[in-house]
Amino acid sequence: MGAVTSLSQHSNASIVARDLRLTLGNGGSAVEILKGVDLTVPQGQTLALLGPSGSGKSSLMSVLSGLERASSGTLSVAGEDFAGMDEDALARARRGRIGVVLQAFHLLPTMTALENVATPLELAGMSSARQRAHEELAAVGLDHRLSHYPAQLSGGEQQRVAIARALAPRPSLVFADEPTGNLDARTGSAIIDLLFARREESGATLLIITHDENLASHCERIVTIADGRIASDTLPA
Ligand SMILES: Nc1ncnc2c1ncn2[C@@H]1O[C@H](COP(=O)(O)OP(=O)(O)OP(=O)(O)O)[C@@H](O)[C@H]1O
Repeated sequence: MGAVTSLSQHSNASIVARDLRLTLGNGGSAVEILKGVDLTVPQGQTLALLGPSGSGKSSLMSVLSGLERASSGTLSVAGEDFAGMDEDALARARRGRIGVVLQAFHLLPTMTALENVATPLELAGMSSARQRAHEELAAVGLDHRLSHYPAQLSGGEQQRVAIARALAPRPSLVFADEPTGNLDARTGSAIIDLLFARREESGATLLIITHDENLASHCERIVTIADGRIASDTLPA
């Protein structure tokens, strides 16, 4: 059976990965980071990715979100054959389908909150980008901070802007890499509630990397990575 046939059998799957491998570096300095990952994620599932430091969680997220190309294996994301694409095609396929929230917010310091959310929408050709950005910022409780620059916002507010930016194109998949890692416990907990509430409204698949068991317990499924492989995969009651 060919890879395309087997991928198409999971028509409601958001992610279908088979024997994914990632090797970085060349020759003697090559390091195998992902060592054969098989993972199927249904559309709309919330999944926590746990595992020790250096086990490959961020690398797996980079491959699944199309930021990095796998060295081998098959990968279908939101119905697109990511493994067969070059980097330009991957960038196009990601646009509008995939939202990413990172630990270090990555807002552009010279743009206001509104511009940080609106600019990617404008670049994608949306005519009502500023209106959509305003709505998304209102949905994360920041309609009174539209013209503030990142440096004028608290860490929790900056992460709210980053969540608004990730969700504004209405992606079918959202990836979050330690989204509360730079926040104090109380702010982090508010951000998690917000992220899950916004995901609930959108029905997007959510894959979240965390060291926080409490955060993981918000998810329907918990996958543990160890040494570049899936070590456990559970659906807690
Ligand atoms: N560009 C690179 N070249 C070589 N090795 C790399 C590269 N990037 C990451 N690695 C290695 O790959 C392994 C997995 O890294 P990764 O960041 O995916 O782990 P992680 O589980 O997300 O860790 P953490 O929880 O500390 O963020 C690590 O051993 C890391 O040193």
